[in-house]
Amino acid sequence: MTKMAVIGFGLIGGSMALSWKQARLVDEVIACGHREESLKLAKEMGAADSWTTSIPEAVKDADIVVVAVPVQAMEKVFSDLADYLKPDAVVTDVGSTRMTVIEAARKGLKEKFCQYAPGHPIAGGELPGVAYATKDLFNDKWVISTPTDEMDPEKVKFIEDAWTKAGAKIKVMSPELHDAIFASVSHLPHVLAYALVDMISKEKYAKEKLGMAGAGFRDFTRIAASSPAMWRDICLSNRTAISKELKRYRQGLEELQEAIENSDAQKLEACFENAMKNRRGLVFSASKQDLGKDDGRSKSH
Ligand SMILES: NC(=O)c1ccc[n+]([C@@H]2O[C@H](COP(=O)([O-])OP(=O)(O)OC[C@H]3O[C@@H](n4cnc5c(N)ncnc54)[C@H](O)[C@@H]3O)[C@@H](O)[C@H]2O)c1
Ligand SMILES: O=C(O)C(=O)C[C@]1(C(=O)O)C=C[C@@H](O)C=C1
Repeated sequence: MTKMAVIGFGLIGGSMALSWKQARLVDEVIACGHREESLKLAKEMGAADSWTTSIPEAVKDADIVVVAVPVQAMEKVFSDLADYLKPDAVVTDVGSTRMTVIEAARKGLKEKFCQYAPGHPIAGGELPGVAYATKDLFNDKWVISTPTDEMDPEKVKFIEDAWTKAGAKIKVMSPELHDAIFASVSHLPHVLAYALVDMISKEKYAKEKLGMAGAGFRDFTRIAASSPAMWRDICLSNRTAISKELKRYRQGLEELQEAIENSDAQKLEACFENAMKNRRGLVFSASKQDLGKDDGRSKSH
């Protein structure tokens, strides 16, 4: 009988419970959070077998503990649960950033840090909450494992193997590389989408503009509907890497603006041509091939 406690039972925690239950990795799930309404919904949906608002209550009999709260809230959660962990339990998380989350686990769990193994699923959605959780969310999606020297390799392997059995693919890399990559292909696009919708929504003809926008605007800004608390935390947590990406993007925008103002057709077309080729080709084949250079321990199943 394997029991999993999920602290922060929203979109990702709920989807993980459904998916790990379906893969028979766990027999029983206890949902823990501070909003009774969503915990009750988790039970109604069958994502959780029971729920509690008490971390000690959730953790005391659990074999696997998943921390699925916004990243800046993680250190307190790790610290609140450390004293109640069973000696052989494994603690993992699903946070969108790695360096500060691993530091949070180290500080919060203290001597129990040896029971921790990290994981970041590259799947989600813009609508938060357990109501949007699905059992197939992680099928054939990457989960990034970022083990460091002080972690127990057995715990790391346990979590990697579990994600694989649940239908995901594991990619191993350093926390630093993870944060640089996802600052570029996840965090930056979210900041851009939020900035664009925020800017337009404050303009004189905002209602007309937003009311008439077509599919292009919708596609570009879908992610601006995402949870503000989650993305505030990601920006604070990975601020150096995100700031670097923003600077590079601004440079690119300035060059494009100059080309537009100077009617430099060649420069515009060269940029668009390169982007088009990459968007049509590389982006979609990347999920089937490789995410990039790492330590070569890529595992696809
Ligand atoms: N949404 C995505 O696309 C996505 C993808 C991969 C990873 N993540 C990461 O997963 C984590 C959860 O994100 P989500 O999308 O499930 O968000 P969510 O808003 O759907 O769920 C978060 C849950 O945590 C609860 N919560 C917040 N603070 C808490 C605290 N201090 N103690 C207990 N419960 C608390 C909330 O009530 C909510 O139920 C975040 O760290 C996020 O960065 C999100
Ligand atoms: O599909 C979405 O809406 C997402 O934003 C998912 C997404 C991403 O950027 O791809 C968001 C944050 C994560 O940490 C992982 C996945």
